[in-house]
Amino acid sequence: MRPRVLLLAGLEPTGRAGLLADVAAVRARGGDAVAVPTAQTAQGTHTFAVVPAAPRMLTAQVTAAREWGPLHAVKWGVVPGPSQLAAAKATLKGLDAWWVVDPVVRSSRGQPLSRLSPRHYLALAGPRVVVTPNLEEAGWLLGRPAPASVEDAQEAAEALCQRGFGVVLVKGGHLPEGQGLADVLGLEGRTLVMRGRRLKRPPERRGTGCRLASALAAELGRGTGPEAAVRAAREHVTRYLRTGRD
Ligand SMILES: Cc1ncc(COP(=O)(O)O)c(N)n1
Repeated sequence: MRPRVLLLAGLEPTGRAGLLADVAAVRARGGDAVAVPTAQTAQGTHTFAVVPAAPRMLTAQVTAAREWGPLHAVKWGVVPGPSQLAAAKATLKGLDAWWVVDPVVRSSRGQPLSRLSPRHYLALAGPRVVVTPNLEEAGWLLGRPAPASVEDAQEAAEALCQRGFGVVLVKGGHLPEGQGLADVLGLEGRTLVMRGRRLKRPPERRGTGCRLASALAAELGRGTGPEAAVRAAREHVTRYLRTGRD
């Protein structure tokens, strides 16, 4: 089965991160991508700009895509503000599909990409909603300091499950040296520590969070169970970090 995945994300024209990275990951996983830009961005070494999409256009693009066929999964990347969030949510009402929510509010260089608050993200929770925060985002969502150990990350995953997310993946790529590298998966009332090896990455290999969430959405859309889908998505990102290709 070829999953058709809706990507709601910011357009970063070089494709290092954002919507074009999402499209590459979905296609590499054998899916069809429906790419709806929630914002235009420019992210250079000295240049930075974000212009949110017109909510009416977002509604029209998602509606038009649904007229052509079913959506099997939705990946939420950058949502610049409440009006884009409301437009997308209203248009997806009644859709029976997995959602993967990547709560990215800042670029890895620290630039602001969204005005959403934790409460906006927590309102997206549901049994078929996966949230994929990194450590900083997990702390931000819960209103507490960022997890600094694997145990803290497990607690954060449990707390986010309790807030109603069916699946939580806390990405531990920035755990302190000595903690090793581990992602924590929370689902069905338990947490699973998924160890990994720290890979050196050239600075242009960005958008790992985008790729992880998109590959995960493609797998879930195909009908892969959450745990196997997370494993496949992690392998996708490891391969991307090694090779620079999806
Ligand atoms: C449009 C957009 N979406 C997501 C990211 C996060 O990616 P990264 O963490 O690599 O900066 C980004 N920089 N820009």
